[in-house]
Amino acid sequence: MRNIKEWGFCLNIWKIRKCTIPLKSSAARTGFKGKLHLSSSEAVQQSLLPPQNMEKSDDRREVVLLATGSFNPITVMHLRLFELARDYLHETGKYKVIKGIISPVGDGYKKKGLIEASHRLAMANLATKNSNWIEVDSWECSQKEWMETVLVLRHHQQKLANANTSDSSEKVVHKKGHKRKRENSYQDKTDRCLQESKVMPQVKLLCGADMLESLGKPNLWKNEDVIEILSSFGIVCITRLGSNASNFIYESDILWKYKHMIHLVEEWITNDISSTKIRRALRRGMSIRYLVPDSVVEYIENHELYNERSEERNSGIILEPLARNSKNS
Ligand SMILES: Nc1ncnc2c1ncn2[C@@H]1O[C@H](COP(=O)(O)OP(=O)(O)OP(=O)(O)O)[C@@H](O)[C@H]1O
Ligand SMILES: NC(=O)c1ccc[n+]([C@@H]2O[C@H](COP(=O)(O)O)[C@@H](O)[C@H]2O)c1
Ligand SMILES: [Zn+2]
Repeated sequence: MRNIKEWGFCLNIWKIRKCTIPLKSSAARTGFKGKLHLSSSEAVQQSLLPPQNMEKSDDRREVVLLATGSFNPITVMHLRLFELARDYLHETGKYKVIKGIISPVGDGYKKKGLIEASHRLAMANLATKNSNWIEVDSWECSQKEWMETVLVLRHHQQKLANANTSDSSEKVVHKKGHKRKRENSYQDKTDRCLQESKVMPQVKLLCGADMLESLGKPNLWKNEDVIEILSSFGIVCITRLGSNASNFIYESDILWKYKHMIHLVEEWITNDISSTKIRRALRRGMSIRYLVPDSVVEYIENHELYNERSEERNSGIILEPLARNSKNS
């Protein structure tokens, strides 16, 4: 049995910690905040744990990693980018990666050899089937026209914001129904504190060093887009053979200014897998096994994708961002 002094002590600790409830449930241990709902009795029980059992609040910023690209086809290296980025961000102690999103570019990008988005999407879905945190999103490639990457980042940031507000309003509706009975209940305080301490997850662009270097190509990216990507979102960039990301950051005035928004991640286990090389191997009838997931190999075989004809798709057509930006400049 606890005496009255112990009760007071625990409640004071609760106040000092700015309402961060020291939850012992598995949701709390994993840092999950989204749809957490404690019963009043559970909340009371948790608050009565002895001080030595109180866990430190998790104040790491939640991050969603968004990788855009052709994924023509997806390779194991695309999946590795996510693992490398997550390990790196977690090691800083400042971030908690809650989700990875693969967003294949739409057909309107008009890159040479780009096969239909429906196939690229299907292969990405197969490749991520075994991941419990990387998902594929079809929003970008289901748009009629190619869209700037900054718009894709904005879309996903907005989606998170909407999810956040609908979470809170669900709770308000739930609370309204019981307003009189529970207005000052322990549960209400718990809910409010959890909501207040919640900071919106941050979407960050995940890319390889070659994509970072592409930011400097004339007419490919608009300056204002690059500035918004860096200042509002940030980039996690994985080193890639043939690219020198740190030198590129040094040589670019914009990237240098925002270098604090760029996380450069070294891939020590280097390999040179690229979709171009996968397509080349397929055209030559060579094996691509272990370079892409087995399910993707099977999909490519079943649908007879990637041959000389498919490599000629969009041949002679200007890449959409180049066409768009040179028209406007
Ligand atoms: N081996 C790799 N190392 C680092 N980044 C990579 C690697 N392969 C792909 N990426 C990154 O993945 C993202 C999507 O790339 P993309 O779909 O163009 O693949 P790719 O292998 O570069 O294909 P392609 O050869 O057709 O250009 C880009 O940010 C790209 O830099
Ligand atoms: N201005 C821009 O927003 C811009 C320009 C060029 C490429 N991109 C994007 O970068 C990615 C590049 O993919 P690839 O490396 O497969 O060509 C694509 O998702 C494409 O949409 C964006
Ligand atoms: Zn590429």
